[in-house]
Amino acid sequence: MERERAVLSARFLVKLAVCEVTLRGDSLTWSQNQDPGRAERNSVPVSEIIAVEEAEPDAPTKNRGRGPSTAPEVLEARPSGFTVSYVERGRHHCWLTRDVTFHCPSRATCHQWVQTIRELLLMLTRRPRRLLVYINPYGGKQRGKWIYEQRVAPLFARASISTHVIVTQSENQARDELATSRDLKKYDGVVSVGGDGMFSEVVHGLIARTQRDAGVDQNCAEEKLVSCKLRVGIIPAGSTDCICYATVGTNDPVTSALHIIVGDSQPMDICSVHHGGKLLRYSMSLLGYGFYGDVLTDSERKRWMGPVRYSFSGKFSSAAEYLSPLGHRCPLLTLNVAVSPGFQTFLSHHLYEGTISFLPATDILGSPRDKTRCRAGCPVCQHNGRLLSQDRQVCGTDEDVPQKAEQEAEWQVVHGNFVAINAATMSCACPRSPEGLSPAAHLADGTTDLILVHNCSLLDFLRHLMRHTNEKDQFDMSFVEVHRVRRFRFTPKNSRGHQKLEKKLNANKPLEPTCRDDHAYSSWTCDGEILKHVAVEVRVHWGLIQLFARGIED
Ligand SMILES: Nc1ncnc2c1ncn2[C@@H]1O[C@H](COP(=O)(O)OP(=O)(O)OP(=O)(O)O)[C@@H](O)[C@H]1O
Repeated sequence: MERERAVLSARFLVKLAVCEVTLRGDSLTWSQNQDPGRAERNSVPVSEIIAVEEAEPDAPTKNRGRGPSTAPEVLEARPSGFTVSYVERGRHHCWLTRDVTFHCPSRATCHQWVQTIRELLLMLTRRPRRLLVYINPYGGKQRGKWIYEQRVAPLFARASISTHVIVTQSENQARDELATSRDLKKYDGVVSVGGDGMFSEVVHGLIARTQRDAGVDQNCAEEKLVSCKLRVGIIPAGSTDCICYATVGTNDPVTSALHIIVGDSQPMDICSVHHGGKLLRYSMSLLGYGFYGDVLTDSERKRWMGPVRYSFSGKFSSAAEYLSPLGHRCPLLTLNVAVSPGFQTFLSHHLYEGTISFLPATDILGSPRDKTRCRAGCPVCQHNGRLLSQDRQVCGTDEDVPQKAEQEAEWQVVHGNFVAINAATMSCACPRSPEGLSPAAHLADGTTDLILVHNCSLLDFLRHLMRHTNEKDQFDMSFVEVHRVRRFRFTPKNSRGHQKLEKKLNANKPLEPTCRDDHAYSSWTCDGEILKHVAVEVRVHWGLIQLFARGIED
């Protein structure tokens, strides 16, 4: 590839060393020029420059007896300067900001460099200039507002991003405002400050708004949904921040803010969940029936306890979080779970009979038992995404796409007694289960990994759960099957019994144990929310939303 031609080149003082500095269209480089053979060369892509400012002339350094004072001629030689703030990679996928100041005698030269760098930054059209920010003040440890104001807002200000900040007053405020009232045209993105629940709220609002504007009926399971144009940023400030972790590689507000500033884009698949011609919810990470649904139901009964309930009952909005204490080496944590109702759910080991039919994704790269992982610039997502977009071009209308895919792959049907049925649309990795529930799942390949855990002994199920916290293949067990699918449907065994249960669920009553006296039915958990119906129809929508993220960097 031809190297970008130098835009500017000059000598500057960096700290006390004379450096040769070159600005190209795509990079800023500087190196000490005394010994060119051994010179240390620093290079920053222009796309990772956060801001550039003219620097105040340095105040003379006072010698406090620790080393030599700065020579007066050096001070004289650097009356002007400019500071470039840029992204630096830290450990464990964390991004930091780093400043470098360039000094030179000529103020005009500094001014010219600042203007040129700013012009290059303005040419980066993927960068957001105006953001709508929703803060959940009650998420996690109730530090969302503090995290935003202290750690994120100063970075946005430095990057010249203007914001409209709303601290929510009630649940679903963000969802409802986005879906109906707010004028969204003036924004380049929406930022959710909170946990996975808050993010889900924002996404539900955006998807509903986009479909409404496009005249698409969300309640029709056969409709092809229109992708949301506005990107979504996540500033992690909840008790569970699994989506942030799975798309950035860490739960760090500064890292997430920097991904927003540089204008990263990561498409994300979303599942729609329907019942009887009505949309129930969208799922971003995990849909679970059986074990996970039961654990969540336990947790919901303890909602009054606040975040404490997570460690108490072992419920985490990503089920993968739940698994960790089981496999955790810390005896205290194991004890914690051992006495918790979450563990009681595990011990009760219910089986749920039903029929699952699914449409396997046969025409794609990748399978759930691959050793490859979805990472930044993932070739599997790119390849499968290209296939899906070609399909769309070949077909006359969007509605033809699913029909075409369905002609090529046949529906499969499995009837059985299940301990758990899970659909992981992303790996569901989290700090305590770094590989996640489905380690090889992709963020944007248009599929979800359907994991069926059949009847097995309690010990075998424990072995399966433990494998989520280590390197062993959790699917390499005779009672576990896994399929990469585009759609699936679930029907519980006895429709009369399940209608009775759904009546109770729809009455908005908490699930009482009596509802499940015979334990014939569980309930679905959709990214941490309990669904009101047991018979569901699920469909993956490829890249329905775009995040300010780039996937986990290798
Ligand atoms: N002002 C508010 N008051 C009450 N609830 C709110 C408010 N703003 C948002 N919420 C709701 O709070 C729920 C939890 O928020 P969030 O995901 O930020 O935190 P969390 O501690 O990770 O939550 P969860 O309990 O779901 O694990 C979300 O479902 C969101 O809809």
